[in-house]
Amino acid sequence: MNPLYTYIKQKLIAASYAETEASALARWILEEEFGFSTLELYAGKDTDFPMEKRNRLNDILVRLARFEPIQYIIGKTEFCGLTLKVSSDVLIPRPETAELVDWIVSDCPQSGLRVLDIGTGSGCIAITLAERMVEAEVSAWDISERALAVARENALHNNVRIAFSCMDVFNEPTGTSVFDIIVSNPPYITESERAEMERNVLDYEPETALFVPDTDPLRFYRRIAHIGNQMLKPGGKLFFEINRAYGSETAAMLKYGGYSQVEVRSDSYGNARMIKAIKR
Ligand SMILES: C[S@@+](CC[C@H](N)C(=O)[O-])C[C@H]1O[C@@H](n2cnc3c(N)ncnc32)[C@H](O)[C@@H]1O
Repeated sequence: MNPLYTYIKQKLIAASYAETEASALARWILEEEFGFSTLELYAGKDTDFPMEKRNRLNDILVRLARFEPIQYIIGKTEFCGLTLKVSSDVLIPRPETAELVDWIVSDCPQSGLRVLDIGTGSGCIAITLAERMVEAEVSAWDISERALAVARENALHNNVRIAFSCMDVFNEPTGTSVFDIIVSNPPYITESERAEMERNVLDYEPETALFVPDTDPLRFYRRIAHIGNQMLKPGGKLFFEINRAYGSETAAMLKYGGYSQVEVRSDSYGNARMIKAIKR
Protein backbone atom coordinates (compact mmCIF):
# COMPACT_ATOMS: atom_id res chain seq x y z
CA MET A 1 0.00 0.00 0.00
CA ASN A 2 1.39 3.44 -1.01
CA PRO A 3 -1.04 5.96 0.48
CA LEU A 4 0.55 9.18 -0.81
CA TYR A 5 1.54 7.75 -4.18
CA THR A 6 -2.01 6.48 -4.69
CA TYR A 7 -3.52 9.80 -3.56
CA ILE A 8 -1.37 11.84 -5.99
CA LYS A 9 -2.02 9.45 -8.86
CA GLN A 10 -5.78 9.53 -8.33
CA LYS A 11 -5.82 13.33 -8.15
CA LEU A 12 -3.94 13.51 -11.45
CA ILE A 13 -6.19 10.99 -13.17
CA ALA A 14 -9.17 13.07 -11.98
CA ALA A 15 -7.46 16.11 -13.58
CA SER A 16 -7.47 14.09 -16.85
CA TYR A 17 -3.88 12.85 -16.94
CA ALA A 18 -3.46 9.38 -18.51
CA GLU A 19 -2.74 6.62 -15.99
CA THR A 20 0.89 6.03 -17.05
CA GLU A 21 1.66 9.77 -16.91
CA ALA A 22 -0.06 10.08 -13.53
CA SER A 23 2.04 7.19 -12.16
CA ALA A 24 5.29 8.67 -13.48
CA LEU A 25 4.45 12.14 -12.11
CA ALA A 26 3.46 10.74 -8.69
CA ARG A 27 6.77 8.92 -8.43
CA TRP A 28 8.73 11.95 -9.66
CA ILE A 29 7.05 14.32 -7.18
CA LEU A 30 7.67 12.00 -4.23
CA GLU A 31 11.30 11.36 -5.18
CA GLU A 32 12.42 14.76 -6.51
CA GLU A 33 10.43 17.15 -4.35
CA PHE A 34 9.91 15.21 -1.14
CA GLY A 35 13.06 13.11 -1.09
CA PHE A 36 11.58 9.60 -0.88
CA SER A 37 13.90 6.96 -2.28
CA THR A 38 12.68 4.43 -4.85
CA LEU A 39 13.19 1.74 -2.20
CA GLU A 40 11.00 3.62 0.30
CA LEU A 41 8.27 3.93 -2.32
CA TYR A 42 8.44 0.23 -3.13
CA ALA A 43 8.26 -0.54 0.60
CA GLY A 44 5.15 1.67 0.97
CA LYS A 45 6.90 4.06 3.38
CA ASP A 46 5.29 7.20 1.93
CA THR A 47 3.16 7.72 5.02
CA ASP A 48 5.11 10.17 7.15
CA PHE A 49 4.13 13.53 5.70
CA PRO A 50 4.00 16.71 7.83
CA MET A 51 1.53 19.58 7.30
CA GLU A 52 3.99 22.02 5.61
CA LYS A 53 4.76 19.38 3.00
CA ARG A 54 1.03 18.82 2.48
CA ASN A 55 0.63 22.50 1.54
CA ARG A 56 3.44 22.23 -0.98
CA LEU A 57 1.89 19.04 -2.40
CA ASN A 58 -1.48 20.77 -2.80
CA ASP A 59 0.21 23.66 -4.62
CA ILE A 60 1.90 21.17 -6.99
CA LEU A 61 -1.39 19.35 -7.66
CA VAL A 62 -3.26 22.61 -8.37
CA ARG A 63 -0.56 23.70 -10.83
CA LEU A 64 -0.47 20.28 -12.51
CA ALA A 65 -4.25 20.41 -12.87
CA ARG A 66 -3.65 23.59 -14.94
CA PHE A 67 -1.15 21.61 -17.04
CA GLU A 68 1.91 23.55 -15.93
CA PRO A 69 4.97 21.41 -16.73
CA ILE A 70 6.28 19.56 -13.68
CA GLN A 71 9.82 20.79 -14.45
CA TYR A 72 8.73 24.43 -13.90
CA ILE A 73 6.85 23.52 -10.72
CA ILE A 74 9.80 21.65 -9.24
CA GLY A 75 12.26 24.12 -10.80
CA LYS A 76 14.70 21.65 -12.29
CA THR A 77 15.21 18.97 -14.91
CA GLU A 78 17.72 16.34 -15.93
CA PHE A 79 19.66 16.76 -19.15
CA CYS A 80 22.47 14.42 -20.27
CA GLY A 81 22.98 13.34 -16.65
CA LEU A 82 23.20 16.92 -15.34
CA THR A 83 20.68 18.65 -13.11
CA LEU A 84 19.64 22.01 -14.55
CA LYS A 85 17.49 24.75 -13.08
CA VAL A 86 14.55 25.69 -15.30
CA SER A 87 11.97 28.47 -15.02
CA SER A 88 9.34 29.79 -17.39
CA ASP A 89 12.10 32.05 -18.83
CA VAL A 90 13.71 29.07 -20.57
CA LEU A 91 12.64 26.20 -22.76
CA ILE A 92 12.62 22.85 -20.94
CA PRO A 93 15.49 20.90 -22.56
CA ARG A 94 14.21 18.05 -24.72
CA PRO A 95 15.57 14.50 -25.26
CA GLU A 96 16.20 15.13 -28.97
CA THR A 97 18.55 17.98 -27.99
CA ALA A 98 20.50 15.51 -25.86
CA GLU A 99 20.88 13.37 -29.00
CA LEU A 100 22.33 16.39 -30.83
CA VAL A 101 24.83 16.89 -27.98
CA ASP A 102 25.81 13.19 -28.17
CA TRP A 103 26.43 13.57 -31.90
CA ILE A 104 28.66 16.63 -31.43
CA VAL A 105 30.70 14.99 -28.66
CA SER A 106 31.31 11.81 -30.68
CA ASP A 107 32.02 13.75 -33.90
CA CYS A 108 34.47 16.22 -32.34
CA PRO A 109 36.92 14.34 -30.07
CA GLN A 110 39.76 16.89 -30.33
CA SER A 111 40.72 18.89 -27.25
CA GLY A 112 40.71 22.70 -26.94
CA LEU A 113 37.95 23.34 -29.51
CA ARG A 114 36.20 26.71 -29.55
CA VAL A 115 32.43 26.29 -29.47
CA LEU A 116 29.55 28.79 -29.81
CA ASP A 117 25.95 27.89 -28.80
CA ILE A 118 23.40 30.30 -30.29
CA GLY A 119 20.08 30.61 -28.41
CA THR A 120 21.37 28.90 -25.29
CA GLY A 121 18.19 29.08 -23.14
CA SER A 122 18.89 27.11 -19.94
CA GLY A 123 22.45 26.62 -21.21
CA CYS A 124 21.82 22.90 -21.63
CA ILE A 125 23.85 22.44 -24.84
CA ALA A 126 26.70 24.78 -23.88
CA ILE A 127 27.06 23.37 -20.37
CA THR A 128 27.01 19.73 -21.47
CA LEU A 129 29.58 20.39 -24.19
CA ALA A 130 31.83 22.27 -21.73
CA GLU A 131 31.51 19.32 -19.37
CA ARG A 132 32.13 16.58 -21.91
CA MET A 133 34.59 18.01 -24.45
CA VAL A 134 38.20 18.12 -23.33
CA GLU A 135 39.32 21.71 -22.61
CA ALA A 136 36.67 23.20 -24.88
CA GLU A 137 36.28 26.99 -24.78
CA VAL A 138 32.54 27.52 -24.88
CA SER A 139 30.63 30.73 -25.61
CA ALA A 140 26.85 31.08 -25.60
CA TRP A 141 24.42 33.74 -26.82
CA ASP A 142 20.79 34.42 -26.12
CA ILE A 143 18.52 37.39 -26.79
CA SER A 144 16.89 36.99 -23.36
CA GLU A 145 18.67 38.36 -20.27
CA ARG A 146 16.33 36.33 -18.10
CA ALA A 147 17.26 33.10 -19.88
CA LEU A 148 20.94 34.01 -19.55
CA ALA A 149 20.52 34.47 -15.78
CA VAL A 150 19.24 30.88 -15.55
CA ALA A 151 22.03 29.61 -17.83
CA ARG A 152 24.70 31.38 -15.73
CA GLU A 153 23.35 29.76 -12.57
CA ASN A 154 23.37 26.36 -14.26
CA ALA A 155 26.98 26.79 -15.41
CA LEU A 156 28.01 27.74 -11.88
CA HIS A 157 26.23 24.76 -10.31
CA ASN A 158 27.80 22.39 -12.80
CA ASN A 159 31.30 23.87 -12.39
CA VAL A 160 31.87 24.88 -16.00
CA ARG A 161 33.08 28.17 -17.43
CA ILE A 162 31.10 29.63 -20.31
CA ALA A 163 31.33 33.10 -21.87
CA PHE A 164 27.66 34.15 -21.99
CA SER A 165 26.54 37.19 -24.01
CA CYS A 166 23.20 38.84 -24.51
CA MET A 167 23.04 38.94 -28.29
CA ASP A 168 20.34 39.15 -30.94
CA VAL A 169 21.54 36.84 -33.70
CA PHE A 170 20.06 39.21 -36.29
CA ASN A 171 22.43 41.99 -35.17
CA GLU A 172 25.97 42.14 -36.49
CA PRO A 173 28.24 40.15 -34.14
CA THR A 174 30.94 42.24 -32.50
CA GLY A 175 34.54 41.07 -32.10
CA THR A 176 36.67 38.81 -34.21
CA SER A 177 36.18 35.44 -32.51
CA VAL A 178 36.47 32.33 -34.61
CA PHE A 179 35.00 28.98 -33.71
CA ASP A 180 35.54 25.31 -34.56
CA ILE A 181 31.89 24.51 -33.87
CA ILE A 182 28.70 26.55 -33.95
CA VAL A 183 25.61 24.80 -32.60
CA SER A 184 22.04 26.02 -32.34
CA ASN A 185 18.60 24.80 -31.41
CA PRO A 186 16.82 27.96 -32.55
CA PRO A 187 13.09 28.73 -32.58
CA TYR A 188 11.64 26.63 -35.43
CA ILE A 189 7.93 25.95 -34.87
CA THR A 190 5.80 27.65 -37.51
CA GLU A 191 2.73 29.61 -36.54
CA SER A 192 0.53 27.08 -38.36
CA GLU A 193 2.02 24.24 -36.25
CA ARG A 194 0.86 26.11 -33.12
CA ALA A 195 -2.61 24.53 -33.41
CA GLU A 196 -1.15 21.01 -32.97
CA MET A 197 0.75 21.87 -29.79
CA GLU A 198 -0.09 20.79 -26.25
CA ARG A 199 -1.42 23.31 -23.74
CA ASN A 200 1.46 22.70 -21.34
CA VAL A 201 3.87 24.04 -23.99
CA LEU A 202 1.70 26.86 -25.36
CA ASP A 203 0.59 28.23 -22.01
CA TYR A 204 3.89 28.03 -20.17
CA GLU A 205 7.01 27.89 -22.36
CA PRO A 206 8.51 31.18 -23.63
CA GLU A 207 7.16 32.30 -27.03
CA THR A 208 10.54 33.75 -28.08
CA ALA A 209 12.03 30.26 -27.76
CA LEU A 210 9.51 28.60 -30.02
CA PHE A 211 7.98 30.34 -33.01
CA VAL A 212 8.92 31.48 -36.50
CA PRO A 213 6.61 32.93 -39.14
CA ASP A 214 5.03 30.56 -41.68
CA THR A 215 6.45 32.80 -44.39
CA ASP A 216 10.06 32.22 -43.32
CA PRO A 217 10.51 28.99 -41.31
CA LEU A 218 14.28 28.89 -41.94
CA ARG A 219 15.02 32.47 -40.87
CA PHE A 220 17.24 31.49 -37.91
CA TYR A 221 19.05 28.76 -39.85
CA ARG A 222 19.83 31.07 -42.78
CA ARG A 223 21.08 33.79 -40.45
CA ILE A 224 23.23 31.41 -38.37
CA ALA A 225 24.65 29.85 -41.55
CA HIS A 226 25.61 33.39 -42.63
CA ILE A 227 27.25 34.06 -39.24
CA GLY A 228 29.01 30.68 -39.55
CA ASN A 229 30.51 31.80 -42.84
CA GLN A 230 32.12 34.72 -40.96
CA MET A 231 32.91 33.08 -37.63
CA LEU A 232 33.71 29.42 -38.33
CA LYS A 233 37.26 28.39 -39.20
CA PRO A 234 37.58 26.69 -42.63
CA GLY A 235 36.55 23.08 -41.98
CA GLY A 236 34.59 24.25 -38.92
CA LYS A 237 31.30 22.48 -38.17
CA LEU A 238 27.76 23.77 -37.90
CA PHE A 239 25.23 21.66 -35.97
CA PHE A 240 21.50 22.42 -35.80
CA GLU A 241 18.45 20.89 -34.22
CA ILE A 242 15.82 21.18 -36.95
CA ASN A 243 12.10 21.11 -37.57
CA ARG A 244 11.52 17.62 -38.97
CA ALA A 245 9.20 19.08 -41.62
CA TYR A 246 12.07 21.14 -43.12
CA GLY A 247 15.06 18.76 -43.18
CA SER A 248 15.59 18.81 -46.95
CA GLU A 249 15.02 22.60 -47.23
CA THR A 250 17.53 23.24 -44.42
CA ALA A 251 20.06 20.90 -46.07
CA ALA A 252 19.60 22.59 -49.47
CA MET A 253 20.00 26.07 -47.94
CA LEU A 254 23.30 25.00 -46.33
CA LYS A 255 24.65 23.39 -49.54
CA TYR A 256 24.02 26.59 -51.48
CA GLY A 257 25.25 28.74 -48.59
CA GLY A 258 28.93 27.76 -48.42
CA TYR A 259 28.79 24.40 -46.65
CA SER A 260 29.70 20.86 -47.71
CA GLN A 261 29.19 17.31 -46.35
CA VAL A 262 25.69 18.24 -45.21
CA GLU A 263 24.22 15.37 -43.20
CA VAL A 264 20.68 15.11 -41.84
CA ARG A 265 20.24 12.69 -38.93
CA SER A 266 17.18 11.16 -37.36
CA ASP A 267 16.55 10.96 -33.63
CA SER A 268 15.78 7.68 -31.85
CA TYR A 269 12.11 8.00 -32.94
CA GLY A 270 13.19 8.06 -36.60
CA ASN A 271 12.39 11.76 -37.15
CA ALA A 272 14.87 13.96 -39.06
CA ARG A 273 15.80 16.23 -36.17
CA MET A 274 19.41 17.36 -36.58
CA ILE A 275 21.87 18.42 -39.22
CA LYS A 276 25.60 18.86 -39.56
CA ALA A 277 27.47 20.85 -42.20
CA ILE A 278 31.14 21.70 -42.77
CA LYS A 279 32.26 25.20 -43.74
CA ARG A 280 34.12 25.08 -47.04
C1 LIG B 1 14.34 26.54 -28.90
S1 LIG B 1 15.07 27.52 -27.61
C2 LIG B 1 16.53 26.54 -27.29
C3 LIG B 1 17.07 26.69 -25.91
C4 LIG B 1 18.18 25.69 -25.57
N1 LIG B 1 19.33 25.86 -26.46
C5 LIG B 1 17.67 24.27 -25.66
O1 LIG B 1 18.09 23.55 -26.59
O2 LIG B 1 16.86 23.85 -24.83
C6 LIG B 1 15.66 28.91 -28.56
C7 LIG B 1 16.41 29.97 -27.76
O3 LIG B 1 16.77 31.01 -28.70
C8 LIG B 1 16.64 32.27 -28.08
N2 LIG B 1 16.42 33.28 -29.12
C9 LIG B 1 15.25 33.62 -29.74
N3 LIG B 1 15.45 34.59 -30.63
C10 LIG B 1 16.78 34.89 -30.58
C11 LIG B 1 17.59 35.84 -31.26
N4 LIG B 1 17.08 36.67 -32.19
N5 LIG B 1 18.92 35.89 -30.97
C12 LIG B 1 19.44 35.06 -30.02
N6 LIG B 1 18.73 34.14 -29.34
C13 LIG B 1 17.41 34.05 -29.61
C14 LIG B 1 15.45 32.10 -27.14
O4 LIG B 1 15.48 33.07 -26.10
C15 LIG B 1 15.63 30.65 -26.66
O5 LIG B 1 16.36 30.61 -25.46
